[in-house]
Amino acid sequence: MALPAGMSPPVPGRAVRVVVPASSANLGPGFDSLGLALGVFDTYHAAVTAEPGLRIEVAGDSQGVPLDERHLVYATMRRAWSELGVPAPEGVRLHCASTVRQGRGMGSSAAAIVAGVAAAHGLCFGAESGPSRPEAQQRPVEPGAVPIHLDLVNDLASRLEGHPDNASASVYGGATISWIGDEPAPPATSVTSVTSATPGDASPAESAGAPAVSVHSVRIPLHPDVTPLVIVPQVQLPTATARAVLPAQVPHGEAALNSARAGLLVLALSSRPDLLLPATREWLHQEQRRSSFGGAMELVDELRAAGHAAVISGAGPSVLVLSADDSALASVANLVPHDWQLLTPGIPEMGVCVERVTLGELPGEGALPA
Ligand SMILES: Nc1ncnc2c1ncn2[C@@H]1O[C@H](COP(=O)(O)OP(=O)(O)O)[C@@H](O)[C@H]1O
Ligand SMILES: N[C@@H](CCOP(=O)(O)O)C(=O)O
Repeated sequence: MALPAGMSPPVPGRAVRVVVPASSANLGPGFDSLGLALGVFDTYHAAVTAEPGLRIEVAGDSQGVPLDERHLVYATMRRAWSELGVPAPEGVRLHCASTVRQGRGMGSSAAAIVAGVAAAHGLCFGAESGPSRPEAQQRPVEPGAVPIHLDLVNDLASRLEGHPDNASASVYGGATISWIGDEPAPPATSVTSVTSATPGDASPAESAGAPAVSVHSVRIPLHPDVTPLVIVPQVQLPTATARAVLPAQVPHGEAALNSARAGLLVLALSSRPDLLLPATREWLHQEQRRSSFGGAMELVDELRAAGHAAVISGAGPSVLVLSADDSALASVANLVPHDWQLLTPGIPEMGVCVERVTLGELPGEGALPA
């Protein structure tokens, strides 16, 4: 791929700060297509250093992830540079402050991949790239914001993750619907063995000179009352494990039932939240994974019987309730099992943000960013 306008190979001295939200995918019937950004964030600092070598620091618990070339964010950065046709810099420093809990169905791997692509692209913009171009960032930009091209980030991150629902919500914020374009798609290769439009704008933004993308996502305008409640268990379920139990085919009649609810859900999210309960029923993945979820499907059943629009969040095992009523929180809280955690994260309006920083602004080893 030719480097898009304004981008140049990363050189020592460039550094960026990347903030990316978590996400809840599927929302019931929108399997692999609907996503909702959650107000829980990972923050990364990435820099190109004159000193060769890779240095990865993790604030807090590294949660068992490898702190070398296999690290999901760094492996993604290398893949993104390769796709852009620029050599990976010899010296890289990466600082990770992650709060998105892993393996819970809150899109931690997608957030890490989005951050990696955004950091790699962000490091291809120097101060000499001039002022930010809002048409590339597709949103109002603050001074210091790096004008990464969100559609390119979304396309590569979605292909690397293997499904676009989480990645698109982490890229654009809000609620998103994604589809695979009819043009020939580049291969969807996973980066590592570690893990297997503008708001309200209904058209994919296409900036002048931007290469074609194969994954397309648009924002769904959200009714202001729609609020996510996320109920998180102690146990993890790797997404790859949950995907492995899905059948290769579904009966035509069930696909038809599901497509009606998926269409209804877009309407319910945007203007008819009173329809969220019927609109979140689905036929493609939750029952098929019931035995993998621990007790999560039983909690979904209980919440739905009490009138709440409850679904499995992503590939589980967390449970998402889409509420449009202030009284729902207390009622849901009463049903939360002992040792599960109830979160009220809100829905961030913005997705991934990349900001230029100086090397001196990088957090010190082991320290949290200011
Ligand atoms: N911030 C991160 N840094 C490095 N690796 C990560 C990070 N977040 C997630 N991962 C990797 O992704 C895995 C979880 O991905 P996955 O099974 O898809 O669950 P989730 O539903 O949280 O996305 C983790 O076990 C880890 O290997
Ligand atoms: N559509 C995917 C969503 C996976 O989400 P995650 O947050 O569990 O990674 C699926 O259902 O497999």
